[in-house]
Amino acid sequence: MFKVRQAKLTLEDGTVFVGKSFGSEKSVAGEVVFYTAMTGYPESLTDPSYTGQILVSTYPMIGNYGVPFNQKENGIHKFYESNKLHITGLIISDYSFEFSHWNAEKSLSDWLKESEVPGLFDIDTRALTKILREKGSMLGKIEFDEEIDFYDPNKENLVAVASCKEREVYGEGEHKVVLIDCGVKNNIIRCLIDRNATVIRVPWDYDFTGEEYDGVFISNGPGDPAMCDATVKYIKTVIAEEKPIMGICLGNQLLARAAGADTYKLKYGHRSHNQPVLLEGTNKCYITSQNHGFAVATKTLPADWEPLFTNVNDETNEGIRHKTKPFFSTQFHPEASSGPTDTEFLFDEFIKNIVEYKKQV
Ligand SMILES: NC(=O)CC[C@H](N)C(=O)O
Repeated sequence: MFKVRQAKLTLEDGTVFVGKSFGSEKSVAGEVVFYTAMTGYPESLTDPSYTGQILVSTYPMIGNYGVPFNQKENGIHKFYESNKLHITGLIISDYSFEFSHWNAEKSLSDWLKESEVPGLFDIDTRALTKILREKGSMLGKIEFDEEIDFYDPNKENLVAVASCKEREVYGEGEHKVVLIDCGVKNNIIRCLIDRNATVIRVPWDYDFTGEEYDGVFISNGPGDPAMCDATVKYIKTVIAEEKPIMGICLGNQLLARAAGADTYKLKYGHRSHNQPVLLEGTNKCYITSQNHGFAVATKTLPADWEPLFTNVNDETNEGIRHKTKPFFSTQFHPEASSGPTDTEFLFDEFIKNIVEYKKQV
């Protein structure tokens, strides 16, 4: 058992919650968002899209299955979605001091401490989530002894922080895919390698137009999509060349912006494993894994683009496609990790588009 120290979470509206520390004893500020997934904290905490965010878990007990081994396969971490924790802080109700799992290497508490990420437990996450649902995601800070200022991560280019710094290649498949890394989750790379792709991972603002490639994949990533004009510029080039494109989450937002549509901030976003999305023109509903705070304004899509999926709960955009060209993207995460894998077939659609494209050139 460790010595339990108190710390407070203060929201921008003045609300204060006092909790007990189980992570690093460091004061931090960021955007407070809630997620309702019941499992998958190692994946969520290492998802680069959470950069700058203090995460509130609505599922009450966290930590009971520890943290997996830090092993690599095909040059990427096998059980993590990137090579480090990206969240700014973690807020939970119950911390499980004991953990047990076949691949658990250490406790969540140790992982947070060594990663210098604070975590508070014994917080009424139900009351906190109600505030965030009512008023929307807001700025917040976790403070130990010293007082710190609020900080708005969405005013910064977080993609520049989360993206890789150098070009890197994974796999040896026959389809050459340029992966624009805006803060990519490893399972996107795994899903592409599993489908006979060579993945050429490049930084968010990298000029890849001189590369030999068959298609472009635009990854997920943190922050406001309006910060990524450098990426949008290169996506426009791929659109002009008519090479296959697939995007996920931030990738959906950036493809939409490259097409000429707008994006906007949602009140509290979608962060969960059970978001229902309807495939346009069908009665098919898929349950999806999501983590986003911004969305594409469907009505601003130009005439040659159309919505591909729509959220059944709030009718927001969940994907777009070009009416005649091989470009599509989803707001949800078909690669899951964590969450339901029901829409992984969309990676097959992307590869099919590449095969078709290669037949024509
Ligand atoms: N997972 C993501 O790619 C998130 C996209 C974007 N940062 C948003 O919050 O909407």
